[in-house]
Amino acid sequence: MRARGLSKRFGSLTAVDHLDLSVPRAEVFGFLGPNGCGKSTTIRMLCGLLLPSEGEIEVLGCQIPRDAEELKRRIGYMTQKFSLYEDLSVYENLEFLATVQGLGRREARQRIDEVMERYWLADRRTQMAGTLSGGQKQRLALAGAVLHKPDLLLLDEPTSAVDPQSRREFWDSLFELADAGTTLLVSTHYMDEAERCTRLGILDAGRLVADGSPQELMDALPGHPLLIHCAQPRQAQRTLEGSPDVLAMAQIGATLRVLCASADSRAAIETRLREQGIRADLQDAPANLEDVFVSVTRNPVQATP
Ligand SMILES: Nc1ncnc2c1ncn2[C@@H]1O[C@H](COP(=O)(O)OP(=O)(O)OP(=O)(O)O)[C@@H](O)[C@H]1O
Repeated sequence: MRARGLSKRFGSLTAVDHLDLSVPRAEVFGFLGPNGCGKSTTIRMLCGLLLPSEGEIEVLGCQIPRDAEELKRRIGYMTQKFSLYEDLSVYENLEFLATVQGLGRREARQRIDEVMERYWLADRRTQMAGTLSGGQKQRLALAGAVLHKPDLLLLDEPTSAVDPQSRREFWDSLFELADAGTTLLVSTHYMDEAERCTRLGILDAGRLVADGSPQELMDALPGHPLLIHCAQPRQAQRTLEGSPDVLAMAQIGATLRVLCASADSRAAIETRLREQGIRADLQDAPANLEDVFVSVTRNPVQATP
């Protein structure tokens, strides 16, 4: 999947701004970014569902939008919102999707049985989709998206209403598909999910601000994470607010996690806290993806590491 100079404008709003993206086959590519940064809009353009204002897209050898109809038969698309029929049963929903995908009757029956078995839906066959739990609905949506064995699966925040255990099971299913050669592009707000991707793209205000494997992005983190253990983390946070040595802060329980601007910032922070009478224990911490996210999305002109 390749996009060059991809832009989408809605009136005066530029939702996607000259995006270059390239995703090789069988990759699990994670798409991250703050709310409204243009992830869904990009995914919809890559699927051929939305016309770009500018730019070129090639997906599975198809030129988009020219070959959008051909592409639709080879991809699966799953949105964050449950988009199946609530008043049809599990089986009926899959039967309907099989018809839409153009599967013959015998093949449809066989594939429906296969996906119901694989996604633990066989005992829910006659249950109305609207009465399924959040996790079961997502499994049904995934089953429907892969009925026709697509080469590429695009998933837009597929686990937004799913508990942690079900999210793990869902991701196991995604890796199973990747092992079988399916390329996956998944947008998510969960850092534990982002960590599982083979590669990540982080969008901010419609622009790609970081692109690489989770480890590469953490290695290229411009700041230095620091843990501050003290009796008054809120007071410590107020003391450090606005300091040029601090890129970002977050209280985690009784600890303050600070993303420092440079390796030299630690001494300045220590001094500042001491001057305010705050006794604190400072400890360097390994970078995580949340640090990467916070540091690259706070400044839209940040260069790709
Ligand atoms: N059809 C539309 N008409 C006008 N504006 C739109 C349309 N679709 C999206 N937008 C705007 O484009 C911007 C990007 O939206 P998009 O849904 O792509 O963001 P997102 O990164 O997927 O957000 P989230 O993480 O909240 O799902 C937003 O400001 C949104 O309001």
